[in-house]
Parts: sequence; C-alpha cells; structure tokens
Amino acid sequence: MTDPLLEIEDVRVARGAGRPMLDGVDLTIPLGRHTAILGRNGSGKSTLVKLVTRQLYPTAGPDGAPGRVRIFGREAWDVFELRRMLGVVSPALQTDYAGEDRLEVFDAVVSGFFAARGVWNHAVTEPMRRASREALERMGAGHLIGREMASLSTGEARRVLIARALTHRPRALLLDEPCAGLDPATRRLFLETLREVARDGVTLVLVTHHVEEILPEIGHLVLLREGRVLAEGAKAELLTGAVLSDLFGMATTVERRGDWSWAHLD
Ligand SMILES: Nc1ncnc2c1ncn2[C@@H]1O[C@H](COP(=O)(O)OP(=O)(O)OP(=O)(O)O)[C@@H](O)[C@H]1O
Repeated sequence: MTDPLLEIEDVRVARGAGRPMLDGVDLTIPLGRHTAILGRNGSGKSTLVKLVTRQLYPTAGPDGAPGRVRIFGREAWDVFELRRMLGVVSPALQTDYAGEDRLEVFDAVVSGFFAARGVWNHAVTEPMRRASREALERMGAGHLIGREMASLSTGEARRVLIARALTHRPRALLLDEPCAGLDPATRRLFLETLREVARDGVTLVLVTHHVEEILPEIGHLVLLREGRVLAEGAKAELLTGAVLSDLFGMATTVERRGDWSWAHLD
C-alpha cells in the first residue's frame, strides 16, 4: 500500500506565551486525494505548510510529546530529496523571486533541479531542459522564457514558480494561497490550469481562505480554526452555510454554480 502523502499525529506548534499556532492537530492526506485546507487568517494554515516544508517542527506539549509529522511515510527527510517528491509554492517563495532582476525565467525553472536560485556551473542536461520547457508550457508560461523574474506580474511569476516545482514531476503539489494577488479573470484561468495538473495525477493540496478557489477536482476539505481541525471530510458535506458560519465566526451562505462554490457573508 502507498504511504500517505501526509500524516500528522497530535501535533502542537507553539511560540511564546500566546495560544499555540497549532494544537492537537491530527490529519492524514492520502496520495491521490486532492485536498483544500481552509481557514481564516491566523488559523494555522501557513504553520501547517511550514511543518511540511521543515521550516518549523512540532513543539513538545505539557505532557512532553511533540507529536509526529510523516511525509510519504517518513519522519526524517533531506529537504532537497523531499522537494523532488513534493513541490511547494508559497507567498514567501514568490517574494524571494520578485527581487531577482538578473534571473531569467528558464534558468529559474531549470535551477529547480539543483534546489538553487539560478544556474551557474551546474550540469544542465537536455532532459532537464526538456522537462523545464514542458513544465512552463503546461503552466501556460512558455512565452515568458527570456524575461527576468523581477519583471513578471504576480500571476506570471506564480505560473513560473509552479512550473519550477513541477519540473521534477513531483507526486504532489502544496500550494499556499496560490491565487493571492490575482485579478478575478486571471484567477479563473490559473485555476483552470491547476485543474489540468490535478487531472494529470499530481495530488494537489491547496491552502486558502477563499471557498471560490476550491477546484471541482478537490473533493476533500480540512477546516482549521484557531490552530485546531474544526472538521475534515467530503466537500459536499462541509461546504454548507452552517459549517462555514462556524468556521468564519459569521453568518455565511454558500452558493453553488456547477462544480464551483462561493461563500457569502450574510
Ligand atoms: N513566529 C511566531 N511567533 C508567535 N506566533 C506566531 C508566529 N508565527 C505565527 N504565529 C501565530 O500563529 C497563528 C497562526 O498563524 P499562521 O500564519 O499559521 O496562520 P494562517 O492561517 O496562515 O493565516 P493567514 O491566512 O493570515 O496567512 C497566528 O495567530 C499567528 O499570529
């Protein structure tokens, strides 16, 4: 049997004296289950992402147990090895690249093979170049080859960074607020591209606070509130006014149009 993409067992992450950023979180995401992690600002979504990217580690609780985080069945990972199996695109990554005025788009994507920011004396092979071109085309960003990263719009840079994460053909892609800063039309086009990635067999884990970004391919939701899992389960059961009112702490109604949903505050 394939190991789950992610297994989090009774995890707590705490800094300082305030409420823990995550508290007693249990969560399993099997490979192949496209999942959205939904929650308000400060609910712990980015903390969860940082646990996966190994930027944060669980903190021991009052009883001394820090909990466990397993990715593809393993607790210990070499970060570079992990990135080949699980592509991650976060706002922090995009901010890093926004200042790169000497880094050309194709080099940025190829450098994903070396977990580097650019290509210097790395041995770039023809298969790497081909994979990078294909990943850029797949994200509708082939026309950006030749441009500097710093010259790209938010939406263009997002596509390039996802292409960079896809060059290794990872089994899963973790996207933290992938639509932040996109206008409504760009967002919809971008989401349609992500739908194709999901249909190609890459497991998507989408972190968001916007119900309308939950792709039709995503059938499973994890709702985070104040550092805890409020609910987890099938999208059809959790995308209701009652559940979302509880999640957002405000009366909310859900509108469905085809396979997409919207949340409106009453
Ligand atoms: N380094 C830190 N020290 C103390 N508290 C922190 C630290 N980083 C985050 N927090 C707190 O942990 C909680 C969860 O933060 P997190 O960034 O994970 O939320 P989020 O759901 O990603 O929010 P947003 O949607 O605004 O990005 C927040 O209350 C935040 O203030």
